[in-house]
Amino acid sequence: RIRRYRWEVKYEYKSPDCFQKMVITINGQSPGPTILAEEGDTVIVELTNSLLTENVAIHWHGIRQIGTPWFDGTEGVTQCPILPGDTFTYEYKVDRPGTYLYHAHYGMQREAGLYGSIRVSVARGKTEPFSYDHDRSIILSDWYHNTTYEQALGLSSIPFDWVGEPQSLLIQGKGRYNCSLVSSPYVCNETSPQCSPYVLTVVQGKTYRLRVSSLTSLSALSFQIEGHNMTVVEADGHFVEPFVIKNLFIYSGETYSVLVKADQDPSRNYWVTTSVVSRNNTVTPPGLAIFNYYPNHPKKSPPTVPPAGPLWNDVKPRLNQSRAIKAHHDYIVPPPHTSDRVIVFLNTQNKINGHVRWSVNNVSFNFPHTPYLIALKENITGAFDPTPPPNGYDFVNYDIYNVANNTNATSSNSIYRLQFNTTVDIILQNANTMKKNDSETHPWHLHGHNFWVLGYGEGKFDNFSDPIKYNLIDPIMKNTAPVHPYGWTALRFRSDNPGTWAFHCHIEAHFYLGMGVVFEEGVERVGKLPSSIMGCGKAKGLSR
Ligand SMILES: O=C1O[C@H]([C@@H](O)CO)C(O)=C1O
Repeated sequence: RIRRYRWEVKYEYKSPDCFQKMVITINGQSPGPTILAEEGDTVIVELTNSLLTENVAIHWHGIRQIGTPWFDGTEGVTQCPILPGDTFTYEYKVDRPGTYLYHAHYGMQREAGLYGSIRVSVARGKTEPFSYDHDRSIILSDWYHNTTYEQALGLSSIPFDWVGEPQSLLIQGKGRYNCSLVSSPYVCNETSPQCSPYVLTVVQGKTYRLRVSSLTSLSALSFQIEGHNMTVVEADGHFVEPFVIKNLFIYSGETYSVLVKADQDPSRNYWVTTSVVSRNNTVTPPGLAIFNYYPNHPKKSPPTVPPAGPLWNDVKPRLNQSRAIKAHHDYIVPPPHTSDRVIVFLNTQNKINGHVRWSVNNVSFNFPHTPYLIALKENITGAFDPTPPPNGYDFVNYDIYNVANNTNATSSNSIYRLQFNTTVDIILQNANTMKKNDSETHPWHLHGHNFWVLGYGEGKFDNFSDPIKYNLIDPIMKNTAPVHPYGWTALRFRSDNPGTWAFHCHIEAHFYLGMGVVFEEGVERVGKLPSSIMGCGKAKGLSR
């Protein structure tokens, strides 16, 4: 079946946390409309760019785009940007059931609220390995009061002007800022209905599937429902061997389904809270929503103080949760037992000509002006640097626990060209930033594929002793996985989807500062490119 959507993207003043800011909406909403489809359906989105002076592109996060790599929505990689006034039609198949996302993939536009959920139900006649009475989608995000332009300009400037910690956390687009901190000319109104808390109404005895996802710009989060356990059943569109948690750690770009039974005292409401972990954030208050037992009033505050989240700097429980996520025993897709190529990605913060940047293997990613997919498929030479980027780093001499002796890096728009239909291992290696005793969490997202998560480790990955410990029995498949502070993460995937695919840190500012790479595989097998993706750089003459 075909699911057709017509979207108008534009700026509007909105107050999702009571503070008025320029928000990018879809048909007047942020989060935008939820895409509802069934496994095997074709989704068509006709997007009209009504931003006054700004381009746009939308990525369908978690959808592999098999046969349609040109509709992945990654500006600079798979398409030219959509110009103001233009209507661009995305058309792709949703071939797997699960919880996915969509969001802007141009500059730092996601920060302005341009995102939403994609919910793909199982094909009729098929079942899921769990049951529930109701199904709800909740996007978690962090929220800044300045604009995407102010942020991007600050990050590109000398001196470096870091985006800092967010002003608030939003649960399904709703948060609360303390308006007494605001002076004119800014508008902040704590009685605005736009910032009334999100309410999840439940009926005693029923089980709820909550599709919880994160599209934070920066923050790693913990999510919890006061007094209620959660059972994790899905991660990034893959069924999980169920396990019970009190709080869910979730990184930007991840999606989970948890089952929650409304089994507590129904005479009151409970807090739903989300709070920042992994950064020493003393300024952003927790995000609050209400778990409302029918028939209590949905706006009635719970009688308790909202429970505090976990300690921000305790890595252990986060590592434990990452390791606990395994494929459901009836849905194991066994990974190949060996790989054809291993690429190690050292994650570092660097300086380039006085600018703060992020790099992998000391190379900071720069976008070319002509999208890779078009340059490669149409044999346009000179569109990007053809030298292959480095396959690893100086394992013997690099000290991941300290600030590098030489923090300088280089920048490049070169890409990793993978042999088609091979097995590729990626080792994400974390390290110290340019600050003493500081290593951050980076959620890495791969376009066009799901990867097997073979393992998470502490310290420096060792090519001799660590691969023996890989989980080759029941690893979960995901599209986004964290590398924990001073740790490593081992991923495996098949280069079986012809196209050009970004792989990057999902922290908006980090990718903007170069923390990403692009893979090419089987580009010679890509079908005829639609002319709608052309019209920029050296692709211009080709839009016929
Ligand atoms: O990219 C970043 O820059 C800052 C800080 O390291 C320098 O101000 C920070 O916390 C980041 O994640």
